[in-house]
Amino acid sequence: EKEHTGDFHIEEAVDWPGINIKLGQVSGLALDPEYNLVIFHRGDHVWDENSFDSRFVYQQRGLGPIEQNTILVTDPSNAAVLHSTGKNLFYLPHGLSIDKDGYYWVTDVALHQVFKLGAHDKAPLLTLGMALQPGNDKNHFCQPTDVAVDPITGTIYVSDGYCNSRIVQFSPNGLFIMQWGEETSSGTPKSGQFLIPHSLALIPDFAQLCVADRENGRIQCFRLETGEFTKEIKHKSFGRELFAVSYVPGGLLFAVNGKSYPGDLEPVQGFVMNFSTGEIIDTFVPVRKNFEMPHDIVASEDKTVYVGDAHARTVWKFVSSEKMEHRSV
Ligand SMILES: O=C(N[C@@H](O)C(=O)O)c1ccccc1
Repeated sequence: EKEHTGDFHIEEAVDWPGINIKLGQVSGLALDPEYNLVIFHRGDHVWDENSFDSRFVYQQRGLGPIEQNTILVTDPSNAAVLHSTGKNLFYLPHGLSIDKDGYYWVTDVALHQVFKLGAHDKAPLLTLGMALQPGNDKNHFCQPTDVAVDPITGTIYVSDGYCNSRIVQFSPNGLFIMQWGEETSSGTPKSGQFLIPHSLALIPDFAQLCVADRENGRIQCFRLETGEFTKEIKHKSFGRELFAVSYVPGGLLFAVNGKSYPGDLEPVQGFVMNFSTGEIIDTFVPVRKNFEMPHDIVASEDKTVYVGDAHARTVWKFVSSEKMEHRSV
């Protein structure tokens, strides 16, 4: 039975044609200031069990950087690719976010770096981390997963990462300010502990940063200025893994969980939550094809939601069904 209260429903926009070019593993989605859907994908590169050694050093440098354009700017209404960029820059794309000025902020888990890119630039404007060198000090990341930029202060937050368990805060021009978070010790995960901080959602209305604490199957939120823990959102229906979060001004939080393990009951699905109460308002799955590894989610004020899947290599569009009802004539 779908969990939802009130009359809020999200459904796949089945008339949306989808992206008409061959996508690689889709790792990141974001909306630019014109509400274009921007897609970060891996072209012909894949992240599999041979990609890294036991010390998280990337093993496939011989492939060279991805030759396809890894950043696609698409028209949200008809999925047409308006512009593409980002070739010969990345090895394993991961997170994508777009700041209020329209700059792209991306992470690459093979390079262990974070980049700021102009929408039409070939070379990064700012680079954080040392290429191909995993680490966990002020200028090394270990498979950093996402970036969020405070629209008011320009402060940069990096979720770091698969092989670290911290959030790192930088000044607008990339100087290390502070970090918080620690590895999850055994037993029940404590506040401020992470097991793959995987995706970030900055909540300007409440001056908080929410983190998809992936393998702990939960969302943790913190004060932007201090990193002080404010709350945890966790539901049985999340199952074991919570992959990505996205916030929409006005108070709705969107998320996607991980594929269910054999024998687990919780299906892979999207969630709509009330940020303030943490309650689930609705859940959703695609009609066409199935979620395999929904890897990022982005939502806009009009409750249009996009989900990108790193295994299905697909992007879906979902709309709130009130709109659907107006549509059926
Ligand atoms: O989680 C993994 N990948 C995804 O997050 C991703 O592709 O970003 C992964 C884990 C082990 C081996 C290979 C891939």
